[in-house]
Amino acid sequence: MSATLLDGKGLAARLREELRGEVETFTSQTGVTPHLVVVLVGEDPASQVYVRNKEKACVAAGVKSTLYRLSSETSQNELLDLIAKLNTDQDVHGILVQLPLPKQIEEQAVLDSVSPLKDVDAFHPENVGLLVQGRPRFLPCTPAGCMQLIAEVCPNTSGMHAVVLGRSEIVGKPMGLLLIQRGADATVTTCHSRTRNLQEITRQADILIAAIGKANFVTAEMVKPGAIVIDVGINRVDGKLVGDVDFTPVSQIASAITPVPGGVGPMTIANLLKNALTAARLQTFSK
Ligand SMILES: NC(=O)C1=CN([C@@H]2O[C@H](COP(=O)(O)OP(=O)(O)OC[C@H]3O[C@@H](n4cnc5c(N)ncnc54)[C@H](OP(=O)(O)O)[C@@H]3O)[C@@H](O)[C@H]2O)C=CC1
Ligand SMILES: Nc1nc(=O)c2c([nH]1)NC[C@@H]1CN(c3ccc(C(=O)N[C@@H](CCC(=O)O)C(=O)O)cc3)C=[N+]21
Ligand SMILES: [Mg+2]
Repeated sequence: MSATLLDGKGLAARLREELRGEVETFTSQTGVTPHLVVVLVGEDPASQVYVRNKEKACVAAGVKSTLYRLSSETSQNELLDLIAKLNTDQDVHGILVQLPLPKQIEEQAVLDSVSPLKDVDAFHPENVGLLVQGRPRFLPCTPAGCMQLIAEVCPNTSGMHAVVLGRSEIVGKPMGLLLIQRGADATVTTCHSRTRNLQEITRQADILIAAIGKANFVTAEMVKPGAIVIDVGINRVDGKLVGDVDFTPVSQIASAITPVPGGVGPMTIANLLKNALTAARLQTFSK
């Protein structure tokens, strides 16, 4: 078997185009241009890529974007002060603090400090809570992108067994939540570094989502024939970008698979823009 390639780059471009129209309508009706602020502390290379792609996408969609580039020496209080200022700035609708943060900064304290109405990553406990309860304010960007990619080949996931590799707050956990939502109705198994007999579990997956951060971790033996394989991983090997899935052999077994690059990454950005518009709407229509 040879898998269908799930073209995230193409799908994301269509979503961004759709969004461009929505932003245009919103701006012409309200006079408000959605404004996303990204805060990058230090020089994490993966974040650099993300920030670059995001800026281009914002401009094309009619979303204003501002980047605050802070030195890796920035203190937690300096960062909290900046966020406090952005929280009350009427001209700013969305705030994204790039992760990871340098060691001297406590990530949770910073994420908790972002106004929940401006929290385009959906990291704030209030937004996580709303998602857990099935009434999300913002959809988590990367997991939402994975759902959209799955829908391309599998519009009905009811009763399917989805196995998520990884339990991070940014990908693994919210991914499981979206998959078990009413409407998606998958049966979810979440795996992590302490999971026993991993291969036995992954081989049961109708949908396998890899979000581990280890190049080529998912091998063909771990995949059930015909499975849908979503590769969230972004790893650099010899200067080249690769996912968590050993792409060539797995693509011979899966029914559908996302490439890296060109799969989940562009979808994350499209959903971020969507959340920036949602944030602008929330702040414009609640005043
Ligand atoms: N394409 C995109 O848009 C995005 C891509 N990414 C990429 O996705 C990957 C994952 O990111 P993120 O979730 O932030 O990573 P984290 O490092 O926060 O989480 C990795 C998860 O994988 C688990 N894990 C590690 N080793 C194993 C193993 N041998 N077997 C089973 N589980 C294991 C960890 O388990 P434990 O909890 O026990 O430590 C952890 O839950 C990275 O490559 C990242 O760059 C991230 C965000 C967006
Ligand atoms: N607060 C926060 N929110 C995030 O969503 C977040 C973060 N921090 N920290 C870093 C990770 C990683 N991430 C990526 C998103 C898109 C691409 C992306 O656009 N990838 C493209 C292009 C890659 C390239 O050209 O090099 C692709 O896969 O095709 C990559 C990585 C978001 N993250
Ligand atoms: Mg830290």
